[in-house]
Amino acid sequence: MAVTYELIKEEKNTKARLGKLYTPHGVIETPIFMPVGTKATVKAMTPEELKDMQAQIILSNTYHLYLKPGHELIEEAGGLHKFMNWDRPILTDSGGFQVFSLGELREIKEEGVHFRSHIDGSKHFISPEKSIEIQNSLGSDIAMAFDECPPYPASREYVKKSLERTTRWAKRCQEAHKKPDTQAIFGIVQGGMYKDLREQSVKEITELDFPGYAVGGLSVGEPADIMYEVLDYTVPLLPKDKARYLMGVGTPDYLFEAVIRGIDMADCVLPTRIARNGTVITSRGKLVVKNAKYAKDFTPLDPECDCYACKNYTRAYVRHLFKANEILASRLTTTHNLYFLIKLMENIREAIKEDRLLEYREEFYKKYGYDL
Ligand SMILES: CNc1nc2c(CCNCC3CCCCC3)c3nc(N)[nH]c(=O)c3cc2[nH]1
Ligand SMILES: [Zn+2]
Repeated sequence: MAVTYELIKEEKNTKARLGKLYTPHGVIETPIFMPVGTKATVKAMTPEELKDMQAQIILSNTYHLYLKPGHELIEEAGGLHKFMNWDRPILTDSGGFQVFSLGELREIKEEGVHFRSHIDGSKHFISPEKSIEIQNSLGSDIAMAFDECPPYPASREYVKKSLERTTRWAKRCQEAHKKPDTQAIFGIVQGGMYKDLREQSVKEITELDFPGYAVGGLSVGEPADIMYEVLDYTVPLLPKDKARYLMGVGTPDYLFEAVIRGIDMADCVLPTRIARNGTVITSRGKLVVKNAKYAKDFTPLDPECDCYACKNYTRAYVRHLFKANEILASRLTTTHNLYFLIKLMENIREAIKEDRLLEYREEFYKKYGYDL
């Protein structure tokens, strides 16, 4: 088995758990937040800087890398780890979600998906087999099954038809898998916001016996309480001895609420994306450092943070860099935002160890400004 999950401890008062995910490129302690590196780079960060901030695993993307530079080139380079000089675990998404959200999609057929590239409008076709072939070439440790993430809202019949096709696609992904000993495929559960359809998707996908499972189809614009409700009844149906990955989630509140409901892994482009437009996540809420009010603020981005950016620079300086359109601006805010979330997950793992996750959440929310 390329990837195995070890359940270490269940938290006493919630469904949170501590675990270890063993992969060909190293062991990952869960719960974990995974920085996103869409085009074979976590934007503005070097692999050394990511290691310094204790990043354990990063994400990359089938859709983007297939279009540019092409998965064949990356395979010739010796695979994605070698190409981007990252020797720790990599998880690649299967491209379905990005085709639906980025490409000028427009034909979803049983065979696969016809779309136009968002780069140059050229015509392309991705099938479950093609997605697995690309991920095999990239050589990621965890490859996601090719799925359809239904839009939100979507009718029951659309979601039912879609989840049943996603199940057939998941089977085809397993059949197309060439490297079962060095790369694991994680299945993706769909079913929209419908309890019975989520149950059906869990049943069909877990019957295929994957080494790990993702809860897909969420964080697609639905209200937070709907997402939490779907997690409440979906996560407990997943096998306890396998990792659970909630796709596309990554603000502090979502991370807390997902972990409390039994999620082990999460990814989100937001922390790095908002960093590039000057918004940082601090222990007292979000802060837009470009605002004029920080022009003469000679304190750190977050006084309670010990990341490289907070230890060496002030809000006034980072604001100046943004106003001067300096590259260092994004590097410092990205460093801080990633460090903040990675540290948050470390604190959450500590809290699970000591059975005080709910108290930690309370403490965090009070300072951050969330109302519980
Ligand atoms: C933001 N919300 C959200 N994201 C979802 C994603 C994408 C998760 N992030 C992957 C990274 C994106 C940037 C490039 C690197 C990979 C989803 N992916 C899949 N396959 N299926 C979902 O239902 C699915 C559902 C998602 N919901
Ligand atoms: Zn910091």
